[in-house]
Amino acid sequence: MISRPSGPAGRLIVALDVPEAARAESLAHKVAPHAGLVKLGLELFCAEGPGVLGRLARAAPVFLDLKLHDIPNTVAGAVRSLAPLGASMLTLHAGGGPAMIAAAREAAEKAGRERPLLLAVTVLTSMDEAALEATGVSGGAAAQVVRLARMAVSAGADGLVCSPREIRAIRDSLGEAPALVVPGIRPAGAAAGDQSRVATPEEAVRDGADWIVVGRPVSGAGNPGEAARAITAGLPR
Ligand SMILES: O=c1ccn([C@@H]2O[C@H](COP(=O)(O)O)[C@@H](O)[C@H]2O)c(=O)[nH]1
Repeated sequence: MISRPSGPAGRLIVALDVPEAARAESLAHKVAPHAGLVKLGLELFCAEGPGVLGRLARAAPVFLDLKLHDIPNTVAGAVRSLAPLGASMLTLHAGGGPAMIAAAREAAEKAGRERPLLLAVTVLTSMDEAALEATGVSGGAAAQVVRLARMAVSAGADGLVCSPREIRAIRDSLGEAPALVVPGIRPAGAAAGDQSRVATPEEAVRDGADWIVVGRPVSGAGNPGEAARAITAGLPR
């Protein structure tokens, strides 16, 4: 399994949220010297299919962010089908519950090759308190994130996806063991867009993120390679 970075180099994951493989590949090669991984998400995977993963992997290790969420048998089958692609990280929704997470872990272990880090997505970084309440969750994002994090790790997740606002609460509750992958990152002055629970790259790493995920502030920059370089250069040791 991919190991956690011990310093700034490799902490940045760049999200390649574009609809064409050629554009994603070009972006991946530009940012690779300054990033630990590139992230393949739903937009590109749905547009281009599984074959795009191998093309991106020529530039950098790939984080496959499909956020699996279904009954345990179906998620286990998806993990078996995805295993040969060789992703270094794979996401599933913590909200699928402990049996779903345990089934995914068992399927990943039986897949017979180096398995991806299994990351449970807690509460999407786009959700504010009102959106959470609309889904029936009261008591605030932090409490819900910590509740899901504890359950997911004890069911077999290797790590968690959370917003930068909950890193400290997770570390206080679960210590250093789970890998923390943190989107909702905005360099100072960058537009938040649809993200709600955000912080800067420096704040997230200082609070205990292992990896930070940045998409539009890099992919939409005039010079994505330079944008990625500047983020990594500004991270604390
Ligand atoms: O809670 C989550 C889980 C995943 N993401 C993904 O991260 C990137 C963020 O992109 P930006 O352009 O930097 O907002 C994107 O691919 C999401 O699917 C997340 O934002 N929040």
